[in-house]
Amino acid sequence: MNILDTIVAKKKEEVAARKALVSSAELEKQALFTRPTLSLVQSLVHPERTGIIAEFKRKSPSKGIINGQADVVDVTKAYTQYGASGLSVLTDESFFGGTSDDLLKARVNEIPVLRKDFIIDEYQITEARAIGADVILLIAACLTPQEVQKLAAFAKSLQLEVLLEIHDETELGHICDETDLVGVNNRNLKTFEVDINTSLRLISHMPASKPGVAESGISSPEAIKTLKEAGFKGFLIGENFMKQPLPSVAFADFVKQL
Ligand SMILES: O=P(O)(O)OC[C@@H](O)[C@@H](O)c1c[nH]c2ccccc12
Repeated sequence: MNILDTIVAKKKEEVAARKALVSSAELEKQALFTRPTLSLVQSLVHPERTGIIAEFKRKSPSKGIINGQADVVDVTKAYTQYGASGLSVLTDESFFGGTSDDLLKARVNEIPVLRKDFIIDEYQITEARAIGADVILLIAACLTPQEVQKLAAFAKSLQLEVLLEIHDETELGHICDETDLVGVNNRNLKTFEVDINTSLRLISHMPASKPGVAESGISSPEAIKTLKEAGFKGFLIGENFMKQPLPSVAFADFVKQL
């Protein structure tokens, strides 16, 4: 089994358990459920922002612990202050050490927040809305094109934007009208190797009408320049900042060099 299959199998169990505890109807009653959402599509091209979607990630299957002590509010406030276009917050606990509470805390910031998780069920989208997310991630590698369309349509009905993640040519067929942004994951999920050429290779096949987001393995301002020239509007960066004792300072320094 590859890592994604392992994660999805666990996710199914976790979602079933949470559903038994809290119904969708109860989630819909939570205060944040009806707040107006923010648009990542618009924020990516805001002239005073950098296009960076800065990610809060404590650990990962490929790296183990990345940062065991960073505070989600301190870090995301700094990301926002220094020009991030959006925030990505891991809410998967078992493999990435994230929680829904992390996302709820990141909500103090007035830029779009992406729920970074492995979404396989509408219930998780209702949860995303209830904890204050603006955008959800759908991963082509763990969904059929029909599932993507159905989940994305459901997200749109809750005023959430949808970032569809692909990682090779075979997944281009998962892109549909209901998806707002197309992300290319530069990380090979079998080997964990990262190569930004994956993004550079795929962009010419992606619809120009949907902002492209290059994801993973971005560690230099030069890489952003290259990706921007190729047409990418968004740059999803986690580890490069989170691996530093002070992700906030690392982010501020990085932005100065853009
Ligand atoms: O830490 P990096 O290499 O900058 O990568 C960030 C982000 O792209 C990565 O965390 C990611 C991309 N797609 C995912 C899907 C699930 C969990 C995590 C991810």
